[in-house]
Amino acid sequence: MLLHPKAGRNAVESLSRAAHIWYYAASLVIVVLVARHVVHVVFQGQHTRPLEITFFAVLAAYVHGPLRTDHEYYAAAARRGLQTARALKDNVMLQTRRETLEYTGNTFVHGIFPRWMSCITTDEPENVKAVLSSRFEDWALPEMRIKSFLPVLGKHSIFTTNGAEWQHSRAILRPAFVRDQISDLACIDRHVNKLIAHIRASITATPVIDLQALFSMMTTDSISDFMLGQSTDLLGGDAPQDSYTFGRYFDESMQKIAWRARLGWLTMLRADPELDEYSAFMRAFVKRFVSDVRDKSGMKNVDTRKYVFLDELLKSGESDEVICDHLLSIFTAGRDTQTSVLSYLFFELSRRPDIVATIRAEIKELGREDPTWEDLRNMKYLNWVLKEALRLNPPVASNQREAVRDTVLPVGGGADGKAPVFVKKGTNLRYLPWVMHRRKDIFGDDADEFRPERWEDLRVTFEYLPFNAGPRICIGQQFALTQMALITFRLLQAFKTIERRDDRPPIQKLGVNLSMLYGCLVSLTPA
Ligand code: HEM
Repeated sequence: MLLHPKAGRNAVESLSRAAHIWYYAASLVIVVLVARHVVHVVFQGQHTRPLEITFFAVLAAYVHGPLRTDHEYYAAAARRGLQTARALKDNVMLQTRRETLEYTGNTFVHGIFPRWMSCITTDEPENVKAVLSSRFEDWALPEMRIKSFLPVLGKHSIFTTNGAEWQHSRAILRPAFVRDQISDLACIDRHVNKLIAHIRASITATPVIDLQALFSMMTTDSISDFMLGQSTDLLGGDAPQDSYTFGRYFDESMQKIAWRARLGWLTMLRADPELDEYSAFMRAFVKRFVSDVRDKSGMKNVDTRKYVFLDELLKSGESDEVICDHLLSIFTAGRDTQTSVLSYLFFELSRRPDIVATIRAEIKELGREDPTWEDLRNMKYLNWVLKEALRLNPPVASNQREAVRDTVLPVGGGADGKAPVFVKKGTNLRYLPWVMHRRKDIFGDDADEFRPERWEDLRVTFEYLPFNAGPRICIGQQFALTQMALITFRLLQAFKTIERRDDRPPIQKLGVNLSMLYGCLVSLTPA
């Protein structure tokens, strides 16, 4: 494989002899514990002692060899594992990856534990283009990522399938997004108005509000309304307990999924009954709506004229189980992504009164209280602001694919890092929109600054990928952009200032989507 000369420079570093012995002993203990667990799971507690002993003996013999001869590699892997865990704990993972890429060049190849697996990390637009578009057929969602989402989204989800099954899911979902433009403005408007009423009502008693928490409630309400025809109505204040439980279980599940995705095959060693309980609840919650809509006579208080995603979905003729997989997937795709962008955007606005004033001037200039879909699309400055928020904090900050056949990346190899890189089937590739969007050689020396004006003459293709690209590009891109534009419009119509009320440094937490670790604490002044 052709490598950039600096690639893997710090991959194997010498360790003291004592560290090797400790590492070796610890590895053996882990192997024995893992093997015990596997035997227990496979034989479900049956009387298995002779079998267990044979299994341990074979496994120990198998693992002992590579560990002894390769202990430097495994010790370095363990050390890097600890560094990664620390970076995750301190929420500096993205920054760490950025520094690594700046040091190694824009593409580097490294081994991942166990040794026979290798991984490529890149923030190179040319390479990302090959993976997502020009050589799309050579890449798929990694098996481990699919496994981590499976308990919540099911096996028919657009996020847990590849190849023909994925094409089928996409073909079912796509038509449901065609006529979103008109009716969805009315849907999101209902919920943003509830948000504004909620803030106004609570503003005297609680002047400091966490916008992130409120955006999360609002997106739960608006997506359930759009999808199911009935809102969870968390912002309405008197939602049934089930709605709150659904929202809470959803949050918890996303956190668990993020951990499962990180731990990879290790997650298979431990069952997670809590996650199973959350999934069962969420599935039952959504299924009730499916049954209701199948039997229209059972529906109460439903405006039959409005567009409901589930109605469209049912036209596919799929079973309830498949429909539930799709609904939970759209929930996953649409809720936390928009919450993430809006929370970060309003955090920026809370320290940039100049930007608030410019958007408010643009709203005034429009001269209309109720913007149309076209109005929103044509508001130049408002759209720059959204693009800039998506550049600096794309909710899907890091993403992965796996090579399903031997293939080639256009750049990253050779002495100057410009030669192609051969990629063996099974190689994992991590690409980092968050890092790519902050490359100074692409976006300029002020790449880390929030400067909407840069979009005046910035033309981007694969350097800017908040919604991904190629055949798996986000289906909800236009839907999300319109909704976020309307939410920002309405909030800045209703409130004239936004002030930051938190002295702690803003920290982005890396989960399935980025979120703000301490929320978005602000105070708002009504207009
Ligand atoms: C700011 C908001 C959003 C962002 C930044 C975003 C970003 C993304 C990204 C990066 C992907 C690619 C994931 C991958 O292939 O690994 C994706 C896929 C997808 N998104 Fe979005 N998304 C947003 C909102 C939405 C909304 C509101 C919906 C629907 C209501 C939606 C539906 C989907 C679907 C169905 C896919 C799967 C596409 C496929 O695999 O073929 N997204 N999105």
